[in-house]
Amino acid sequence: MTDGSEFVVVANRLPVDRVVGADGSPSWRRSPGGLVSAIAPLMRRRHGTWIGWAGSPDERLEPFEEDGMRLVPVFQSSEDVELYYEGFSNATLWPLYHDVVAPPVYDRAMWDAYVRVNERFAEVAAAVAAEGSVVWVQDYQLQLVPAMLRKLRPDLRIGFFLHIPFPPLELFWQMPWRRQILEGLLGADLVGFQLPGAAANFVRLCARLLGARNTKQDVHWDDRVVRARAFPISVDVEELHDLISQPAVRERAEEIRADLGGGTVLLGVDRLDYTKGIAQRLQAFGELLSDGDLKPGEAVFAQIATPSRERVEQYQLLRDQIEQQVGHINGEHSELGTTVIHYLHTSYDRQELAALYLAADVMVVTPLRDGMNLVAKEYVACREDLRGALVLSEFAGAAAELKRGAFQVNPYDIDGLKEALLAAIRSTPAEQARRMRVMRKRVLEHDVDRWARSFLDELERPQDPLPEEQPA
Ligand SMILES: O=P(O)(O)OC[C@H]1O[C@H](O[C@H]2O[C@H](CO)[C@@H](O)[C@H](O)[C@H]2O)[C@H](O)[C@@H](O)[C@@H]1O
Ligand SMILES: O=c1ccn([C@@H]2O[C@H](COP(=O)(O)OP(=O)(O)O)[C@@H](O)[C@H]2O)c(=O)[nH]1
Repeated sequence: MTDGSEFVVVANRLPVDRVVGADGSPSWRRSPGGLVSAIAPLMRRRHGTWIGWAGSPDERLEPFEEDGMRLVPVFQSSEDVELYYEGFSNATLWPLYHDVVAPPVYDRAMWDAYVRVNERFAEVAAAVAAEGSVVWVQDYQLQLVPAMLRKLRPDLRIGFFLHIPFPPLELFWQMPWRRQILEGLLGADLVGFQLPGAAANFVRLCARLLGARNTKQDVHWDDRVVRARAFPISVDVEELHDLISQPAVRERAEEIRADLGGGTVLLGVDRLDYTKGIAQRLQAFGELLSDGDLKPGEAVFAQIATPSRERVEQYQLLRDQIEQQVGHINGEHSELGTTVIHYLHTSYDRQELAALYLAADVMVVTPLRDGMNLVAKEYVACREDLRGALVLSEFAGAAAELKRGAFQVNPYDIDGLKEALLAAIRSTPAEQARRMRVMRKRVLEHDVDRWARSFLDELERPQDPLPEEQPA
């Protein structure tokens, strides 16, 4: 047995990105995002190890220390990246788990690669985890790891968290390898989801597909009780507070507003993903201009579209579609010096994002389906001034917590979307403050640190005994 790490996180990606300095020398920088900032302090306290892919194919790297964390890179060949990451993870699981908003690809070579790469992650985790330690596996790319790891290391306490939605039985049933995926997840002691509905889908599927005994929140499997619970992820409120307190960020927000021409600023910040409902929000905005409800210059839309999964066909099609749509709306409605949509196909650092949140009068978040949507919560966390309005899709996980304060929309209902955009644009400071207060209370009380702690507390709670089987 190993004398390795007492706390291990296993995720597709390491929490660092490689950067090349001015002199050409490479170094590592912590990746942005709440997950990393939530887990990093825990990692340091518990002598943790993070296992993941370093981001470049065909490169074998030795374990290294960075930012107080021990990082263990997992190898991926170009073929693995193509079949496991771009293929089974992002062309099969991603669309299937997001309500089939794009058709999933079912390909046996992709599945084989998914099994192979999951095995590799499980082997690395088995080699680095100390006796009886806690291993926390993250997300849909690694659903087979819990069972593979349990087989190698039955002494471990294994948790799994799914960051994206978990589909209802009627959709999951399509999956040719449905049984293997459920059995993979059932290797965990605790399976965490963003919402209670997803946990219920999982429990129901285990009963129907595997014939597993269950209670409302537990599955009895392999002489163990596997808990299924919801833990809605959140944002690093303290980090965002520090960012918006920087004078440079505040000045930048003013500069952005001035550059955008002084009208009401609508903002979208998304990975360029077909689940995010970018086309629907732009259509609604374009129609408001065509109908004369908005005049060019009166309102301006800034859409940040972060490049994502660019070698997957659906993402290439989406980019063409959105760029054509932006060109069309701008061509129809912009005037010299007054562009109606500012479309930026790029990724920004935390400072610039915080400045954008401060500059936006209306934050537009309209996914067709989204596990949580941290952007919505980040906007709320940044608006300490109680100004600004959030237009939020009913199909974002965040809606469960923010619906009382947000202007809620069904993004498939373009008329409803237009009404919500207008209502948000025309909301008074008093209404904005009332709504923002409700949303801020929730986000501030349930930040990402609380999310990580509540998951780990539940994982480390002593195992429940299997209830006696009732005679038939
Ligand atoms: O790593 P990529 O392929 O570039 O994708 C980025 C991440 O996208 C997904 O995010 C999800 O997790 C968020 C935090 O829990 C949640 O707010 C959002 O709704 C989800 O879509 C994905 O789950 C991650 O694994 C990716 O790294
Ligand atoms: O240019 C950008 C755009 C987005 N983000 C961050 O990426 C995350 C996106 O998370 P979300 O849950 O909204 O969606 P996902 O992309 O994970 O599906 C948020 O923390 C954003 O602040 C970023 O750092 N730079």
